[in-house]
Amino acid sequence: MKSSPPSNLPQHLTRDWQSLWQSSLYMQIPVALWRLPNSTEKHFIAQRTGATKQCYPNLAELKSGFVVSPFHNPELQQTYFIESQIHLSSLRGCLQGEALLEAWISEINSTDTSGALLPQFTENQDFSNKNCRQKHLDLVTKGVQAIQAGAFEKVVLSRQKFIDLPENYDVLTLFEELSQAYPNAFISLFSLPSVGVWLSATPETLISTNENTHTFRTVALAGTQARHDKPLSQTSWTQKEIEEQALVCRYIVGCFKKIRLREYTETGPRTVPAGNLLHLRSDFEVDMLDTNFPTLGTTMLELLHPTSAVCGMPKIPATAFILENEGYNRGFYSGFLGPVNFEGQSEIFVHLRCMQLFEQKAVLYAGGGVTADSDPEREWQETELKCQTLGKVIEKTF
Ligand SMILES: C=C(O[C@H]1C=CC=C(C(=O)O)[C@@H]1O)C(=O)O
Repeated sequence: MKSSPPSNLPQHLTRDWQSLWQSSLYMQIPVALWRLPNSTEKHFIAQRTGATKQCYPNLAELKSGFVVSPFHNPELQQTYFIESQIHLSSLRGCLQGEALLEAWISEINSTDTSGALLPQFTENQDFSNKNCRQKHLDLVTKGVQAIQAGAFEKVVLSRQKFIDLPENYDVLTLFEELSQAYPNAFISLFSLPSVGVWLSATPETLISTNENTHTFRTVALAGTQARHDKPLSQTSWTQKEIEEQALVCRYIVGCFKKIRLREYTETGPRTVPAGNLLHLRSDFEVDMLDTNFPTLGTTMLELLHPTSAVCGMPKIPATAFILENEGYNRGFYSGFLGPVNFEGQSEIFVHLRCMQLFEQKAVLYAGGGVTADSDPEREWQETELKCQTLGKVIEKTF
């Protein structure tokens, strides 16, 4: 990706972001790139000094940076924080850390980073999609049986999909292509040394807070179908999908109740596009000043994650079922991530439609909400459709 020349920097700092990205892999520097929904501005931050922290994401205390959480993160203590020591904007140039940036660039000029490598794939030696379908059908069947036996009402069950990529494929080109293909998604790429490199185009806000307007927002997203050409208002949803999404709303309202927050607005559900898919979405908004709840962002982050859109209802038995039965580690899929404390705003998203990147390979992740009426074959098809959000862009790019 080529950034626009920063207006306030000398020419030698206007080189494209490619060399910074390449060097961050080579020099093990934590970095994050993102583009917010419906925005054209891209951001690049790097933490040039100090170890990456794992900490409780208290928005009132954190500096500007990027949080990344795995799915399984009891009490949120395992959340990674990439501190913004250097901040570049594709539209506004270097917003922070000019001296650090200059020093980094002179280091790049004197280092050969051409051998910079993405992590090697080692976790699963045979890297194959063999038996994937059958395994997912069995998993969903087991989930439906557990629901029918009364263990829980809903569980979100997921899988991985392995994809081969060309040698030395360009990660930033993929980031750019995703940004163009999905204007209303949150596009992000992060690299945490010895943890991994992940790229995603997620449609789901987890929490959004704005200190300037005192607003807190969250959404309930669920129900999936392939996108059609008709007007969105002509979309029909099955009873199963309507109930699935209503459960996510109920979960959010339950979180508000736990903290005795009654003044919120709820709009929807309405049909929203998400790349090649359509979902049902309800929007919730709270005025943090009127409700005298300045720390609502952190409180709700802790209460909401993992929401019923990625875990299930009730949360505890659904989590236990996922951890016992999915048969793989979700890692950062269905965790949360996003920029915090930039110009008074924090925008944290549920990490969906994501993939982990390796040398010549990617691992895609997708899941779906399972209820008493779920049909295993349809659930499998739904995960295939969800993988297509990234899959289509990969095919087009390489
Ligand atoms: C769990 C995923 O999607 C969630 C968000 C929207 C719709 C969903 C569904 O229809 O099941 C899921 O709850 C995923 O994309 O992997």
